[in-house]
Amino acid sequence: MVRNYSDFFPARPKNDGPDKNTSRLLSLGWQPYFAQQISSDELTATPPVRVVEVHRNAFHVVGEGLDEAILPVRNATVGDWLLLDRAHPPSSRVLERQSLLKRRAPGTDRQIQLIAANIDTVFVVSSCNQDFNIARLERYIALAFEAGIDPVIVLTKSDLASDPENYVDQARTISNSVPVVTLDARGDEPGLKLAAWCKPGKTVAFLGSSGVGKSTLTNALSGTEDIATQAIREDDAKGRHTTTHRQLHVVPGGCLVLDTPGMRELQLTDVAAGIDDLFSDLNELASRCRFTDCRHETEPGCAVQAALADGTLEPGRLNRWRKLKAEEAFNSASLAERRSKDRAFGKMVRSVMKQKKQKTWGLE
Ligand SMILES: Nc1nc2c(ncn2[C@@H]2O[C@H](COP(=O)(O)OP(=O)(O)OP(=O)(O)O)[C@@H](O)[C@H]2O)c(=O)[nH]1
Ligand SMILES: [Zn+2]
Repeated sequence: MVRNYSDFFPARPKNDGPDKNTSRLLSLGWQPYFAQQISSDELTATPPVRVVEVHRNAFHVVGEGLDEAILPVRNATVGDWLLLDRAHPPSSRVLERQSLLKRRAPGTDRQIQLIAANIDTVFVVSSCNQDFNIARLERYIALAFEAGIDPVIVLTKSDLASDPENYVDQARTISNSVPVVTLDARGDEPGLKLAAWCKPGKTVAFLGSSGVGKSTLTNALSGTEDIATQAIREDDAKGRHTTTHRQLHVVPGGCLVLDTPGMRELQLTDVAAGIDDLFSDLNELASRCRFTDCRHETEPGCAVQAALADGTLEPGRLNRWRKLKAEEAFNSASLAERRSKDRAFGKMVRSVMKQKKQKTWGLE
């Protein structure tokens, strides 16, 4: 199970000097935020390692002088920093995260799954063509805000659009705090235009629909042809071959690119806070309505309708806000319902057990 992954880590310099213990960690994304959570004794007893791949039966972790497969740690995900408990790896402590992306699982039980931790910047990718969709971009941005990650909008295929600036202008209306970059994903542009966020030790990820150029961008940043599509053949527990992708690529001399299948299936989950950040202007307007439960339809004294009327609020934006809020309410409600069902089921089990016990003890 243990493999040599050294080919996708930067070669260690020959004389790596006094800070060699931290240089490897820094290149893996170690930051003061993590360092301040542990004492120097802990640092020696339980060395920090980063989860670079998650498989059903194993985590691939890398740290200073460490590169191995361990048994999975509960409630940890790719990108997490662990304090490795060598005697019993599953008990390794998960360091507090700087950011966390999660999603609601498809299917009926709709559990929350952890997608990735400790991403610094997420590039929300769309192309300058029919894929371009403001509402979809907004969803991804809200998701990033909710996860605690800085989003950047990247508009690809500028070379194919007759008027890429038109797309940039539209994307800029989403939020003042989200930078917008347009580029041709093939060639040198990604390295140059995304350099501000792709610094050594920074972890970045790409979000966006199929075909917009995420793999092309990943390859461009990695400076190789096929890092994003390289697959590892691996035996699963039953001896079958499964193909998995490397999930956290350490770009030589550069950033870390996180590419997990889960990122490609993200949907909106529990993003109330992110929606509020993104639509803070609308929340501000709504707070000025005469009625606190204003539905912003025909109520007198509605500040939202007033803004629509005087042209300071664009109707499309109001509609998207309504849609996101409705979706979020639906998602949260189904989670709340599930929780209350779980509680009711637990109660029922307990009462049956109690009856059984009473019967066994002849109390009935
Ligand atoms: N002309 C042009 N083609 C591009 C650009 N970006 C990507 N492409 C092409 O678009 C196609 C899809 O790009 P990918 O990088 O595979 O897209 P993806 O987002 O990774 O798609 P999935 O893997 O399905 O999620 C490829 O043929 C790329 O060469 C661009 O900026 N300009
Ligand atoms: Zn109103």
